[in-house]
Amino acid sequence: MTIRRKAFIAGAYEHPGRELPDRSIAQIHAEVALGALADAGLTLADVDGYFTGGDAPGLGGLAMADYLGLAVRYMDSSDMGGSVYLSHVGHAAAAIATGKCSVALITLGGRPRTTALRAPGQLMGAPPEAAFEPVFGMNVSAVYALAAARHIHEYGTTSEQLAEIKVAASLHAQHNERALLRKVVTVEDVVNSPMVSSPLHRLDCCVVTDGGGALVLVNEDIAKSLDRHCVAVLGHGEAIEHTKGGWQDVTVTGGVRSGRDAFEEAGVSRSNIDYVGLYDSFTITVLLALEDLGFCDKGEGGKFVLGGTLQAPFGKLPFNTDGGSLCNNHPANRGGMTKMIEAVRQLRGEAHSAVQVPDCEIALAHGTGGWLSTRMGNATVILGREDA
Ligand SMILES: CC(=O)SCCNC(=O)CCNC(=O)[C@H](O)C(C)(C)COP(=O)(O)OP(=O)(O)OC[C@H]1O[C@@H](n2cnc3c(N)ncnc32)[C@H](O)[C@@H]1OP(=O)(O)O
Repeated sequence: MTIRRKAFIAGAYEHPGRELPDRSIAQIHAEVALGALADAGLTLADVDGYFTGGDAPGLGGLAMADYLGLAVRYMDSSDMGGSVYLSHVGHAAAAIATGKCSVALITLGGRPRTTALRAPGQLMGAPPEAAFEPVFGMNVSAVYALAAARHIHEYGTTSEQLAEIKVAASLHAQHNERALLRKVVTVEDVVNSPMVSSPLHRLDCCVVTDGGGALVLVNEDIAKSLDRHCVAVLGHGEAIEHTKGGWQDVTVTGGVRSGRDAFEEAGVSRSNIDYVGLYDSFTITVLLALEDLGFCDKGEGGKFVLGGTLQAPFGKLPFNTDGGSLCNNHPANRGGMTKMIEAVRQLRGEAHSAVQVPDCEIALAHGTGGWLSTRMGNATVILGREDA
């Protein structure tokens, strides 16, 4: 059983706000739901499957289904942090492929920027180990700093190489009028910015924003009936890994497994990928993903990103053309959603003209999720352009 070309993304919508002090989280979910459904040419009444992550208020999916007035026959409110909205695309496609639903709505909404959840280390709900690790300074940036430090030690990666990733994101963000940070930065800007958690500087980090996004997936018959350019889901993989209580190599992520499974299901190779949306909580997150997804060998990421590799439109592997979470937005700390939305724009030819990848036919979106390790929850989705 495969989900390859069984489900199609018909609607995608990104909330335009970056600071939303006057909205409730439920309102943000509702606004993006209506936006994505309008994009698809559908309504709430058409939805029979609903997916949302741990950012939804109250009883999560149940509360939001009630708030939105949905009557669905399939629901999933599992959470995988930064990778959840990629895993939900895979889950929704599987539900559609098996006939459990025909129109799946996926919503994300949150307000970490205008709430007390702004400080690093307070970005998500307290995990079981909170009493033992974050209180000693082991917050999210410190975890990724461990991975960066190990990568530097093991492979000779430099801060300047990591900075190239932020530079590429900022070159893209300058064209996005909604991006929180639109200033183009240099390698020197990044390495001279204040240290947050050595070796990660402020400019190695993602932004913290309010906002949200939504996707609508449909089955093939509905996709054909819609007056909208749909995008096919070709493959999906996810990897949840146990990390505690033993030695682990923090430079290796679950992307090794999730990527392998997604490529296998999609039946495409790395050289077929025209665009990548990579979860970018920190510059090191992107570098590890590039290696673990197989775009370069382990340890070679620092060299791989040199020379404008990630820069759209003509780099070897253009990434995060909306500016990503490093510059644009990171709503509810679950940046996988925006990686999907920009990948859909690229495949529809609807990205900003300055960063639209020519003849973009196959895109990959990848999420890294987790609190205290880069290995915990990873999800990869491969999408293909459908010629309408
Ligand atoms: C699974 C996962 O990986 S979850 C990911 C979790 N996400 C995170 O951990 C978020 C990481 N980011 C952060 O914690 C914060 O954005 C920080 C620490 C980098 C910066 O926070 P602060 O130091 O409080 O910055 P503050 O908001 O006060 O802004 C100070 C300046 O830095 C700038 N700035 C803030 N964040 C960033 C950033 N990420 N990149 C570049 N500039 C930034 C601001 O624009 C501001 O500039 P100005 O003085 O010219 O106006």
